[in-house]
Amino acid sequence: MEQAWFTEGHDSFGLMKQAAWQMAQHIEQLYEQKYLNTQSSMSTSMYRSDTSQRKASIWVGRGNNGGDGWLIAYYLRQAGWQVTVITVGFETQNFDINHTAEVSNTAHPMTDATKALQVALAARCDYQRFEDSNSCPNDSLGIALSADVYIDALFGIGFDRAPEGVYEQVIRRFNDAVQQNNALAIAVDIPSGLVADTGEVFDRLAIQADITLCLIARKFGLHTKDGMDYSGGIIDIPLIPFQKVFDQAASDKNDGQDVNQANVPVAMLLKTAHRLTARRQNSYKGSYGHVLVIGGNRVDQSQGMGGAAILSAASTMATGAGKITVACHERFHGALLTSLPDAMTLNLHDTDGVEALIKEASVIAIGMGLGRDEKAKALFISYINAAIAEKKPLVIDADGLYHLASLSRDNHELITQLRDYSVDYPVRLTPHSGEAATLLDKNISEVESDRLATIKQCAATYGGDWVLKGAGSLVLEQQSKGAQIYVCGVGNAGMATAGMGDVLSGVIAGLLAQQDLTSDMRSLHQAVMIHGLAGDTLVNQMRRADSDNNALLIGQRGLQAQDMPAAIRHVMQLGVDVYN
Ligand SMILES: NC(=O)C1=CN([C@@H]2O[C@H](COP(=O)(O)OP(=O)(O)OC[C@H]3O[C@@H](n4cnc5c(N)ncnc54)[C@H](O)[C@@H]3O)[C@@H](O)[C@H]2O)[C@@H](O)CC1
Repeated sequence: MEQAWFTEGHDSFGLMKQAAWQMAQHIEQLYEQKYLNTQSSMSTSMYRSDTSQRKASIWVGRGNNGGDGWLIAYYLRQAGWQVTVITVGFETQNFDINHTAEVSNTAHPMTDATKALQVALAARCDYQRFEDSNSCPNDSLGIALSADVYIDALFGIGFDRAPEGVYEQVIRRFNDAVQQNNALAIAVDIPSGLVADTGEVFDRLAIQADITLCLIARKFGLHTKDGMDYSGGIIDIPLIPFQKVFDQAASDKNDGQDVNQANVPVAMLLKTAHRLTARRQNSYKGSYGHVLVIGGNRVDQSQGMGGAAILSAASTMATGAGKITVACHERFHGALLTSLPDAMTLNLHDTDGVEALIKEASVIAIGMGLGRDEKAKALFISYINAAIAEKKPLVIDADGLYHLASLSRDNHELITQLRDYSVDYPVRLTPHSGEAATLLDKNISEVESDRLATIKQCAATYGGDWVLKGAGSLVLEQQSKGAQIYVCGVGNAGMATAGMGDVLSGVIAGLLAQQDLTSDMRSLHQAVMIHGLAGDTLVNQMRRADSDNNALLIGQRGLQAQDMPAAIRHVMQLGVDVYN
């Protein structure tokens, strides 16, 4: 993105200086917040009002991220701080200003990172080579390692492989030093060890940041997979008017491109959901749609999966759908009606009855606890065919996805039919990583190592709109102008429990059924946001400071899918466009 900015004539080293200056300002503020405005007496006792007593330890690598680090050292030193730069991957001659100038003159122009190093050295910033600590039994870095603030400028967005040797050691040492000194850990752009494009961390080895100062634009990897476990709080430093550049990139991308093409790399971060419009006074239950949930089977005398259909149905109702019928195994009708007397019931195996109801319903949600045996597969095929014939919007989850994968392996015609159908009618599919792996005939680690590529491949293979569930769920919506990908910025690890996926499918179906809402309000990304915000409400992670949600507070451990419908209603009552 920034390349377009440089093409307009802007100077890259100027941008690096601007970035470092702004980061130095933030570091000073963060220092005050940690050591002064704190509840902890231990932290307060460490506060040094005299700036010259404040210590920063800045760890730099050889790329531009390291360049940012050198300049931060320069600006903090100008502000009076005691600064030590810890370098990794440098030769001793890299610090000889005459030598670097000579090499630059003869071979290549000087890089921004080298210019930054020279600025810092000329200003007499202290540095120590991390490599030296390994050859010295008494650990010559010991003194330098003691600091109030540790700044990670080892790797930025150029980090792309597992750290080995000295790089592995330096990441461990950084984290240890932060812990030993009860200090503040600040990552420049992205924590080192986290892959910016995928959110992958190799062998759980990455800088554990308290704060990440994110330059120019949010990195996808900060929000998906391991990203949220390492980045801490994120502060944006936009630097350039990238919205203009982004809009241009998006419009280029959307000109009729296939979703599987490489140029759909930009994912929008979802932080807000649209406020739902009020209902018309002159309306009735039929005005808000009729959802048919198909699932909750009992296969081969097993205990069965009635709960999946019940949870999905309860969440559908919580979103405000007008009517709901659940086609599940007859054994579960009693349980269903006890917990959800507002629902109607139907025997899952009564194919005539279910197909007749598909004609009436406005949305079909299928697969939650449907079962994976051949009988369930036959039901799935019949009901999907009926829904396509009746032109009904479809939500496919859980065992439905399993059957789709199996039909795809059989080259069954339903796969092509569904893909063609999804061009004109809503089809929403909601796998977690394991289901996505089955759908694409891959293993889970392949899926997890590139979630963005996975969701694109799912959409290209099967058509329709997709959610790839997990930490930082991804959403792909195929719109008339091309595909839009979102990464969900809400939700929490408490939601990693059985039944949460059933709840999501219910929210998707419930919103889709309500034709009085705008298409944005009925969208898949809106459903994912409501689901995530509801989970955050229950563990008090909702970002809205003035919300009084203590009555709902449960916490991450022990959060159950059955707690969600109340929280969904709560989020929708508040109006979900207020979170930020
Ligand atoms: N492009 C721009 O306009 C700006 C970039 N800035 C900074 O520049 C950074 C990107 O700089 P670079 O592209 O130089 O990338 P990095 O600074 O992340 O470094 C990349 C280098 O590290 C090596 N490397 C990657 N993984 C490794 C591993 N596991 N072990 C050992 N070496 C490894 C690569 O081969 C490459 O030589 C950003 O994150 C940001 O901090 C900022 O200065 C702001 C402006």
